[in-house]
Amino acid sequence: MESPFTYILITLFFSSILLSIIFLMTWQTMGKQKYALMFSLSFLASSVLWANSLFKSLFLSHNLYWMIGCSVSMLSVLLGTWGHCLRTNTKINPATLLSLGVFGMALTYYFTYISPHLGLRMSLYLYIDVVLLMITSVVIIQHRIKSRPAEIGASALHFIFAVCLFIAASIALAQGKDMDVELIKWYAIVNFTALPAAYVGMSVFVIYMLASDLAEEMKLLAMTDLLTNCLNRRGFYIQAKQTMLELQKQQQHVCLIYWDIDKFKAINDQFGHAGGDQVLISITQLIKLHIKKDDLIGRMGGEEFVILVGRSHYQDAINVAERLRAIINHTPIPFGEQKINVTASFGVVELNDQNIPIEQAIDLADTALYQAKSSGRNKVVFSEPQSF
Ligand SMILES: Nc1nc2c(ncn2[C@@H]2O[C@H](COP(=O)(O)OP(=O)(O)OP(=O)(O)O)[C@@H](O)[C@H]2O)c(=O)[nH]1
Repeated sequence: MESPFTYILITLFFSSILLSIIFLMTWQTMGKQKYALMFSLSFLASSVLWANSLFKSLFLSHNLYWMIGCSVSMLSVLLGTWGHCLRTNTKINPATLLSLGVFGMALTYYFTYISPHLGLRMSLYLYIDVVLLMITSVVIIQHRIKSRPAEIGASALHFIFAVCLFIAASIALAQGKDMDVELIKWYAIVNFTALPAAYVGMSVFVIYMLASDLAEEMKLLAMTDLLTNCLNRRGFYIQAKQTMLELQKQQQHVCLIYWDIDKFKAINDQFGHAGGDQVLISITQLIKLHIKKDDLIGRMGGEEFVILVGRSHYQDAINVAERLRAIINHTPIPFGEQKINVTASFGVVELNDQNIPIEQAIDLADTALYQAKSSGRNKVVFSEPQSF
């Protein structure tokens, strides 16, 4: 009958192999994102770690077994940290991570071969793993202002895993130079109870986090117009409701601008559909350069667009449309060797103190736009207050 620890090691070995395969498949399905590959390699390194412990008795030299175990343990944590930095675009020099690993190995080598000290040999590399796991926990939670539940869980589990490792390392260190049977017993208990649970929990949360990344990407895709990269009609309605409330709460002056490229059919007829598409792309890029990052721009269909702006001063808010009209009027769009002159008409509704839903605001701005069109185009028309 094998020891229960052997069965735990076998379970951990197969779990790590499975996790490595899952992340490899994720890497394939998520457009070969480098971080998913890092996670796959990290779990592969873990499986080598568990296999190393399983076949411990086959090693002629215990020190060699120990050095291999420490290297793959640190490699696994290093790859995980690196992966999380890549996912969150956290600037970290891979050389810094690598030197931490080399430093840990050098210390372990020193206290294994040169000046044997059991406590230091067993604990120092684990303390470095703890530092790396803590860094990862912070990297995950700092990624965005409002973390998603999966990120909070993944960050918390990295922290818990780090705490478990810290406890194991401290028990190991407390032994001092030579083995203490009582402490080794406690070390094994932490190693084979709390650590596997935290390890599996951490892995599951990382999978959940990547699944939520994918769901978020799909949601964004369903709300985006692929030609111009603006929000589509559905996306604009969803986002605008939220943004309008936030801007009004901040006592900003909010304007809704409905605009439409003039005689777009004629542009298509003269320059072809590709020329028309180029105008749509270039005009929206131009507009984005001249509005604030937090202003919302959506494509309502064809050559019709809508912008929600919030400004601290009333005059600034209502000036936005006139400024954009003039910019479009004075910026010919390059198309191959040619230049396409474009104008646009604008309808504006000022939303302050008017508790009207976004759908109604769009209708009002559309009516003002219609007036701009019928009174000669290349104009801005404001919706009359009495129309509310
Ligand atoms: N190139 C291109 N054309 C599009 C796209 N979507 C709609 N259109 C064309 O846009 C044109 C819109 O024409 P109209 O609604 O008559 O408007 P207009 O010619 O701009 O005239 P006014 O709005 O009255 O100034 C149609 O010919 C559509 O085929 C698109 O994604 N790409």
